Amino acid sequence: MASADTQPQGPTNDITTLASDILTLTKSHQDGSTNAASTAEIIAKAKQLITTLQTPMDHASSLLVSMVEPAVIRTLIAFKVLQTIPTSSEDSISLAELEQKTGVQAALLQRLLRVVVGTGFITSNGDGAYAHTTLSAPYAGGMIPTLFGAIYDELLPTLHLNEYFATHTHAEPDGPESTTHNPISWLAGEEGRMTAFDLMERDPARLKNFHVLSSMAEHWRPVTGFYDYGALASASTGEDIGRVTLVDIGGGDGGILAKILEAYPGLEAEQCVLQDRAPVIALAEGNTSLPEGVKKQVHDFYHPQPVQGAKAYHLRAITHDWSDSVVISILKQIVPAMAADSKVLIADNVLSEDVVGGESGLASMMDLLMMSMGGKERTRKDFERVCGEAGLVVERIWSSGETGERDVGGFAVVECRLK
Ligand SMILES: C[S@@+](CC[C@H](N)C(=O)[O-])C[C@H]1O[C@@H](n2cnc3c(N)ncnc32)[C@H](O)[C@@H]1O
Repeated sequence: MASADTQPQGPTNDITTLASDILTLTKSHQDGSTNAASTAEIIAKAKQLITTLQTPMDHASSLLVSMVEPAVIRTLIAFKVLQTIPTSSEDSISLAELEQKTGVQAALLQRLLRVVVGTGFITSNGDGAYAHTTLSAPYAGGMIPTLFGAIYDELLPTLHLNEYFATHTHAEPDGPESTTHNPISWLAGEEGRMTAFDLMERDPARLKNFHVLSSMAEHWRPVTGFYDYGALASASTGEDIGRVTLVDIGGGDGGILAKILEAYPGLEAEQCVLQDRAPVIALAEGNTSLPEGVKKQVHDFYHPQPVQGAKAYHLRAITHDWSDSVVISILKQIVPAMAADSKVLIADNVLSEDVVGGESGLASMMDLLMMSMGGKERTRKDFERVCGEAGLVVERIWSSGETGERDVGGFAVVECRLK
């Protein structure tokens, strides 16, 4: 057992100091001298204050409520309740009217709404009328309900990690085994036979939804603004004319390539190639956001890369889907196609080496979610190792959260060249 002087030295847990820190930070917030980082600092201190005040049983109770709240929100989206509550801040809606408009029994609605009124997500005037808060109003339409619903549906079933590890000993079995020996394949009763992507492709609606989601998830995985894809185009002169600029390997329905082309008009659609498995390329054929000139190519990244000498081979949200040995074999298929100046651009989370430095909760959560399909998030050292084994050198990490080359837990482009 750790003695008092071997206890980790955490931030202060003195409630008066924490409350006074919050007050100071809040004052400058109100003065308008604020930004996303200072807001995050206030939230971090407020959370610290809560965990300091909570008893272990309070904490356990709040975990239980946090488990139920997303399930209720998901159901309220499915019942179109959040879409039916008026969004104007003065308006509310009675339970009877909600029942009449959604066709869902009032008693059931009331039980669901009680949970989210309790958490403060929705407000109630006490007379059986409900209104949106600033947090719930965006669920009335647009991107958030779709995004939330799809993430919930895809990922929730995979979180039965305790059940999986009751009969499995490794999160990352050696070799290609990990692609079909993982919680998703196991839960579907297809362990040893199907990968998570095989399973998704059995259901066209689910496949389509996944790709819409993947292109929309910019809040967590920004596409542009931190790596200059435009610079790839600048050398398109002389012998580079006609050379392929960007190959988006496992590029999904093309939504990401469309965003890159829109943000960097210097890139020519005709010099870009989108590659993926056949059912996904079929989806891309119907993606009207993708400029016509882009070449769409069915390609399995376990086979040799057919586009020779492109300026860059882009793998976005690919390496975190797979174990080390699988990523090494995917990269090894690209290396022989590269010209001396070709780059491999890996866009994925880069975890910090040392969580004490402050890990982004999102990146470490994604790491566990990726475990469900046999993948993982990686640190800079992890990327250096797997890239090195494939014959590549990590030249620079372009972080979406930081400028410079600090190790941060967050989304980044890992730029590699041939060894
Ligand atoms: C997480 S999605 C990322 C899609 C896109 N790059 C993005 O950032 O939104 C992973 C992609 O890898 C593709 N994929 C999986 N196995 C593949 C394979 N063997 N060959 C080519 N693509 C594959 C999937 O179809 C899917 O489009």
